[in-house]
Amino acid sequence: MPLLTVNLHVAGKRCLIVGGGKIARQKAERLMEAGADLSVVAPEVGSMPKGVRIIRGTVEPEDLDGMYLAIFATDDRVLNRKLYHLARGKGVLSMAVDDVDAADFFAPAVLRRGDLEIAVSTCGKGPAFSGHIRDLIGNLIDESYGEALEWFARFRQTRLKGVSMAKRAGLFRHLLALDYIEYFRSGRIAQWEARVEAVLASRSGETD
Ligand SMILES: C[C@@]1(CC(=O)O)c2cc3[nH]c(cc4nc(cc5[nH]c(cc(n2)[C@H]1CCC(=O)O)[C@@](C)(CC(=O)O)[C@@H]5CCC(=O)O)C(CC(=O)O)=C4CCC(=O)O)c(CCC(=O)O)c3CC(=O)O
Ligand SMILES: NC(=O)C1=CN([C@@H]2O[C@H](COP(=O)(O)OP(=O)(O)OC[C@H]3O[C@@H](n4cnc5c(N)ncnc54)[C@H](O)[C@@H]3O)[C@@H](O)[C@H]2O)C=CC1
Repeated sequence: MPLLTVNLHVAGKRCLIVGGGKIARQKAERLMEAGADLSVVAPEVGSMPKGVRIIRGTVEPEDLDGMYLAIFATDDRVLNRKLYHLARGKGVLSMAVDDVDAADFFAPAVLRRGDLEIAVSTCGKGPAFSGHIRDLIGNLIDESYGEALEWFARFRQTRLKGVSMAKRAGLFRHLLALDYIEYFRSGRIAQWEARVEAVLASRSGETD
């Protein structure tokens, strides 16, 4: 069955990882990048990103209280599954890293170009395949796309403020069909802006 694809805001929200090994660290890195208020509980905790609250000891059911999200990354499959069901009962969004049937969500493979985020999932069927597809897309979508996004976002906020949605949509379709990325790749932003001005002038008589 297809999954609902969303991008979660976790900044400042209490999150928990149970387990302190390699996989726990990988998951912790992603949560910290997104600004989570993260605690990690395990008897042995390896290196963790800066800012993680480390609780040394075995997990207790109360550790889940008040959590927004929890990830169970111990090397004990039975425990991870048990924690998932416990967390569900407490209404905590959660996942066992070793059991696709004990998860409210899966982590996709992610490609970032500034605020451009491309997430790849296989609905749990092939995590390494997700990474492979992310790398293929990465060869096509270089850093210039992140810069282009910043430009378009600024343009939208400044020049298109107050312009109707229908008009904005039409204009974006027009601009995005141009070879805009070549301007960003070669740093010819002034030339790109001149071209946009010409497009705006040519469309200025249009009504909604
Ligand atoms: C369901 C899911 C839950 C979750 O973790 O979110 C899950 C589950 C499991 N992964 C396992 C193994 C591996 N996982 C990776 C890598 C990644 N795993 C990621 C996500 C996910 N993994 C979610 C589904 C994502 C989707 O829908 O595609 C990625 C995309 C993102 C990330 O981790 O952030 C990241 C790659 C990104 C990158 O390259 O950057 C590798 C490859 C490697 O390490 O190089 C291997 C070894 C090869 C193999 O087994 O395929 C096992 C078996 C464990 C065992 O047997 O012991 C399970 C459990 C099971 O399948 O039952
Ligand atoms: N989802 C994914 O992307 C992947 C998942 N895995 C799975 O992830 C699991 C963890 O792998 P690693 O991090 O490499 O294992 P690891 O052996 O490095 O770490 C296990 C951690 O669990 C902790 N732990 C054990 N019992 C605990 C308890 N009662 N309470 C709290 N913490 C406890 C240990 O102290 C240790 O820190 C494995 O079972 C593996 O199957 C493996 C690869 C990828």
